[in-house]
Amino acid sequence: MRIVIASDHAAIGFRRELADAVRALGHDVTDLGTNDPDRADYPYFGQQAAEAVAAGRFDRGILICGSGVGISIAANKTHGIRCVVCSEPYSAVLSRNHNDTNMLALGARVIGVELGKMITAMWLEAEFEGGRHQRRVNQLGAIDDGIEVEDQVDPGSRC
Ligand SMILES: O=C(CO)[C@H](O)[C@H](O)[C@H](O)COP(=O)(O)O
Repeated sequence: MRIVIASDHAAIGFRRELADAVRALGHDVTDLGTNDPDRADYPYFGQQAAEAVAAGRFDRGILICGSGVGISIAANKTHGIRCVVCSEPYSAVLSRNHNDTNMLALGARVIGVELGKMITAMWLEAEFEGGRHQRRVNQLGAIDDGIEVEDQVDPGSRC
């Protein structure tokens, strides 16, 4: 897959090591930086990467900041982006299976890079399951479009 990766100053070494690991998995990785160790503002890097994914120039995006939170918030403001921030593989995989996430955010001050590589590899492998989840992802898109989502249930599908 074509992958874009970006971070703020808090994750430069983490990002470079993760980018190499993703390349070793056979993906085509474009690194948007930052490469400046001075403090950088995460909204710029989150927006640059998110807009590139939303425009179709990349299949997926990976973002890293200190906690993963700020840069994921920035990415999720772009139309069509579903970015998950996580610190363990279960949420990362479920975010693909159920939410069709197209961006992953990690916190370099939260997890070690080896765990980051594991989470990323599992997120890249996991497939979207569609079905009832497609309806919900469509509803997320409707929210993006400013449309009010209706409360819906699957009759007879009580769990
Ligand atoms: O956005 C964040 C918090 O949600 C990131 O962790 C940033 O990397 C962090 O805020 C940067 O902090 P710093 O004190 O400027 O290094």
